[in-house]
Amino acid sequence: MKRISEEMLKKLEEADNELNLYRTIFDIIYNLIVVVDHNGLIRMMNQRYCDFLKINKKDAIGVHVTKVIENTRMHIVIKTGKEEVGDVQEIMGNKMIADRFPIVHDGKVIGAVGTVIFKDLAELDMYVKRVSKMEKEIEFFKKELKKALGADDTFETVIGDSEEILKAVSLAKRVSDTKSSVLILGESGTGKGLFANAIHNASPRSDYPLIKVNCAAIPAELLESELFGYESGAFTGAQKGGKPGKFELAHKSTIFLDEIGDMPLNMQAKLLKVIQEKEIERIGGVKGKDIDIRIIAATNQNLEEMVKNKTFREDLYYRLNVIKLVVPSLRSRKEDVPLLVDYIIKKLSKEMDRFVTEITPAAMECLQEYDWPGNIRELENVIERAFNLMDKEAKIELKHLPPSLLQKNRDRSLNDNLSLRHIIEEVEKNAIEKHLKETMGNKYQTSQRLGISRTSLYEKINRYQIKV
Ligand SMILES: Nc1ncnc2c1ncn2[C@@H]1O[C@H](COP(=O)(O)OP(=O)(O)OP(=O)(O)O)[C@@H](O)[C@H]1O
Repeated sequence: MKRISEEMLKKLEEADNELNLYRTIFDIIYNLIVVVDHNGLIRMMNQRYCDFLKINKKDAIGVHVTKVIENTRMHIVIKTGKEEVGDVQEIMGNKMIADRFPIVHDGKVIGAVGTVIFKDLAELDMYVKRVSKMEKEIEFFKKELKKALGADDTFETVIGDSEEILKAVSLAKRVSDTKSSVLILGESGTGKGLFANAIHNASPRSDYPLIKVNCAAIPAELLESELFGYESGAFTGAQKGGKPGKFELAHKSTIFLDEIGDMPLNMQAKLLKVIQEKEIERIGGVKGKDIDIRIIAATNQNLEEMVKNKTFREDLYYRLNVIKLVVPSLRSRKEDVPLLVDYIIKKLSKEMDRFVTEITPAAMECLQEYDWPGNIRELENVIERAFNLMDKEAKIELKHLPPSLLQKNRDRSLNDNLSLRHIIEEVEKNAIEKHLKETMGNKYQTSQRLGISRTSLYEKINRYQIKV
């Protein structure tokens, strides 16, 4: 008895598998297929047909075929019992080729099956083109979204050709392919986030989005639910249906833990557990979930010092510090300032729809002399500020730079002949422009006001390419 029921069970299972296989074939086959019973009610319709008619399968099943498909003759085939092959049928403005076959059982027509294909390849081609256009559009929007989120950074967007930055880029490129944790160290605004994005985008995980967590920006009491997520009803106010945490969202991708030095000690212990066990458990959850993540952490704090002071766990430090990437300060690679300035000017011109092309030698020199405690972020801010102060000029001049920056450079510049010459030239140019404007372009009055001869004024207007 037991053996018989086991055999039956096995047969049932086989039949079930076979049925599932047919269902799958039915849905993936290119033709549009419909099956009706002897009353003309739809019994089956494959997914492609539903998609083509833009209807839900459940709304079609059980409905008379004439109410769902235009110009159908399926109900007629049931009556005549005669197959119709190669009939032209118009559906939703498309000329289609329809084949209809009666289903005969024990000499009786019990239903019919119909298939439909596009009449000519040109029409099919049109659909393929339409779909591929839509795919391209989706791709475009995906890219734009990445750009808007600042997630499209690659190693090409890391500007600079100083030895320090090239060394950092070369190490970062080498480790992109691996799954090893990376600890990015560097002062604020040096580009740690940029490097994290570039590493992720060059890695085999780049099909999935980089998941960012700023450990300093999230209050300590919320960090756990942000990282681990929670189950429904885990605590008062928990979202119905629960919420996945950043670790879960980063499955198969990379998680970027920015400002890791600000992670509270209790969370450090939990992070360590995730790294060791490769498993996470939502708050209020009962069982763990395997996760496959790569960790990139960054900080501008001295973690070694924090380990000594016991404010950062030593074991976690070693787990994160598999590859240490130090991003150099701008101060240590001032030779990169002109390249960066040029890059930022172009970027901002595009973003702000402005026509700024250059910077005067004196202003550039001033930027190169400065120490940049806020690094590239500060440089970006200084240039953006200049853009906002500029009238119609196409060049950034000394007068567009913040007074604090000019002040800091003044003493140093006085000892430097080249700088002094540039500064004098720029002051001269500004003064000429100002007086020309005030005298409405009158050169005689301008030369009088400035106490120079008219010949000298003309010579200077030419030299500084002042538009009169
Ligand atoms: N080498 C570089 N080339 C071009 N742009 C850069 C470079 N480095 C940094 N930037 C730009 O400077 C800004 C600051 O960079 P980012 O946010 O990556 O710095 P950070 O070190 O992560 O700062 P923080 O420590 O404050 O989080 C960003 O707009 C970034 O695109």
